[in-house]
Amino acid sequence: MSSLSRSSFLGNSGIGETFSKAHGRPAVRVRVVALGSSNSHPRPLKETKGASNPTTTSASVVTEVDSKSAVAGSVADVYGNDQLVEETPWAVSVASGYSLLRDPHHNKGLAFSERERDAHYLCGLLPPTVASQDLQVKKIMHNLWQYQVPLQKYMAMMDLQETNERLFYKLLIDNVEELLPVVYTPTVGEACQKYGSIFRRPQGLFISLKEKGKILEVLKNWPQRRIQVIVVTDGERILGLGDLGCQGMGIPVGKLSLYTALGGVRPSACLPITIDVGTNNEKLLKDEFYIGLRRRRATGEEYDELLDEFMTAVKQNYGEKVLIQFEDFANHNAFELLAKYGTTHLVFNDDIQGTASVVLAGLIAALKFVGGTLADHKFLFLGAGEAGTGIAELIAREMSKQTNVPVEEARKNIWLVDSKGLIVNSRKDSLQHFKQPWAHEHNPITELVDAVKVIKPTVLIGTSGVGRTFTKDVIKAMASLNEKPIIFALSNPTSQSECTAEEAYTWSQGRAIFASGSPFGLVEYNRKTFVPGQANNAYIFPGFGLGLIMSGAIRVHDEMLLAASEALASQVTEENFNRGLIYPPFTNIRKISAHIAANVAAKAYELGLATHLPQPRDLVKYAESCMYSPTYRSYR
Ligand SMILES: O=C([O-])CC(=O)C(=O)O
Ligand SMILES: [Mg+2]
Repeated sequence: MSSLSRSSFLGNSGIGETFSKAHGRPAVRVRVVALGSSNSHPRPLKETKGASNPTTTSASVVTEVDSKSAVAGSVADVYGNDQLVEETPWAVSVASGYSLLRDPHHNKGLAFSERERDAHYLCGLLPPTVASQDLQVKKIMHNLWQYQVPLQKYMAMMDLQETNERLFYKLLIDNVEELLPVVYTPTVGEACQKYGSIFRRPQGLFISLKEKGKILEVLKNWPQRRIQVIVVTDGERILGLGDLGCQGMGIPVGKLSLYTALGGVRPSACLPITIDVGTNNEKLLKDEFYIGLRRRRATGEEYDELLDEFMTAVKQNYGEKVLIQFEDFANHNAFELLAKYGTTHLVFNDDIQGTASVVLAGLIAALKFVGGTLADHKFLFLGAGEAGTGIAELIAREMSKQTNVPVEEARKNIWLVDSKGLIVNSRKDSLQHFKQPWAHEHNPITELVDAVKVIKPTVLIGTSGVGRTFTKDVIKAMASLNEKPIIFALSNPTSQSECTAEEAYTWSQGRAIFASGSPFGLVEYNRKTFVPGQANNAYIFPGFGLGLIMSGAIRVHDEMLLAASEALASQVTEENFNRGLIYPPFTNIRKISAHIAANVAAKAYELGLATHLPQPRDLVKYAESCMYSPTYRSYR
């Protein structure tokens, strides 16, 4: 067997078709690339058959191996496989032997079979036992339970992602309810706060002001070429924790793990990016372990130019159909970036649009318990930033769609309170533009509790980023006005939640319909068990992104957000409702994501924004067929 053929992994699904078998061994398609070429002008790749190179680490061969490239359905380019040319300036090689065990994309640890160990120079490098992937999952769960501190679990999970990617995803998918709070909110918040200290290996691209003028080259340094989703932050508003600068990287990394685990987008198509323009966090600037630029944030032209170069480079490098998800930007930049690039790029702001979509879905479901239509309800928000105004606008649009009243009219049922009090007409001139549509005629009110008493909302939504602001008085006021007050405390992580689940149920005598952004456990009150909902955009963005990718959408449209909400709400079963749930459990999230993806894709086709033609007949089945599976592949 040629050594190179030993170093290629031919899966048992799809990709085997790309290769032919010769003499009982795989003939490997190999691309030869010249090393040492400059970043900006990689020499062209040449295709050859067979080749030789022993255990490759920095060898000059590129083996064309990709996961699950053949998917059912008639639509081409699901995974961007029609982008043929690899353009990384350096060679990618698939290793065998010692290097194989250190390659997170292909390592299987003890799960390598005897045959694989023999064929891939692994004999002696592993202890004799061969373990199944299921046993590996069981063992790691067992290990994770030994850790008392959530951050230790987080670090163990990150280590696993860095050593055995498929096992990481199998673990996460099989134990999603238990592990979501570890890789995602609330623990990811703490991880970002301490990122400098726990940092071991970079997990995404860092683009700082130092890279100005060469962002395209930086993108080319990333090993994967066929990127489908980028989650990007500038770290200025990490969850409700504020400016964490470069340490915000934990967020894109966490979000993209969910893209794969919850939405089935393959990991190699996901690219986490942090844009470092400095930080105004004095504590970090003084922290000797801080990993970012030690300067105050760039603003104005300097900021805009860097972002513009970034957006242009992304499109140039990855094409029109790469999804760019903006995450945890501060309000002033978030709205502007979305407006500026919404017409030229496939962009989605998770905090404005994803959160809106998940909350609308929860409200649609909650109305089953409370009765009435959206238009019969009155909404009061604490917090008028990205999430608050984003949710408010989507509710107004859905209301307008349902009742045929103009959206301006629908907005009148929705009131917002910010740090200065109720948003009213007399404040209009001093309001940021995204708050202005919510300025209604009313006397000024400064305190939330007074606003509740006067406005008399049926739904109270917290998006302030400030913890414990739904006080006992506020919840009691809601409960005295409504038989079943709807109370959503959406700020993340748990420390910033406007109230706890227990407070919401206790102070409303068990009458609240409650959901929060970060997870809370079951609450016992008056011998009854309450299951708080988790109104987190994690329900939406993975399926939403998959829907965009599988339809080849080139722009995001608000109608797609409504389509995602409706799909999510429709996944709440009668059985869920009987248990008091307004969101389906995360256990079924892949099925839910497939439905969301299908509805979003259907909307993209309907709006003429889809480019993958013809439209598959059964979009749900098609979405499922596109999903990445973390099961190990057999290596011949
Ligand atoms: O990350 C989360 O849990 C939800 C979110 O987008 C945020 O709070 O910014
Ligand atoms: Mg966010």
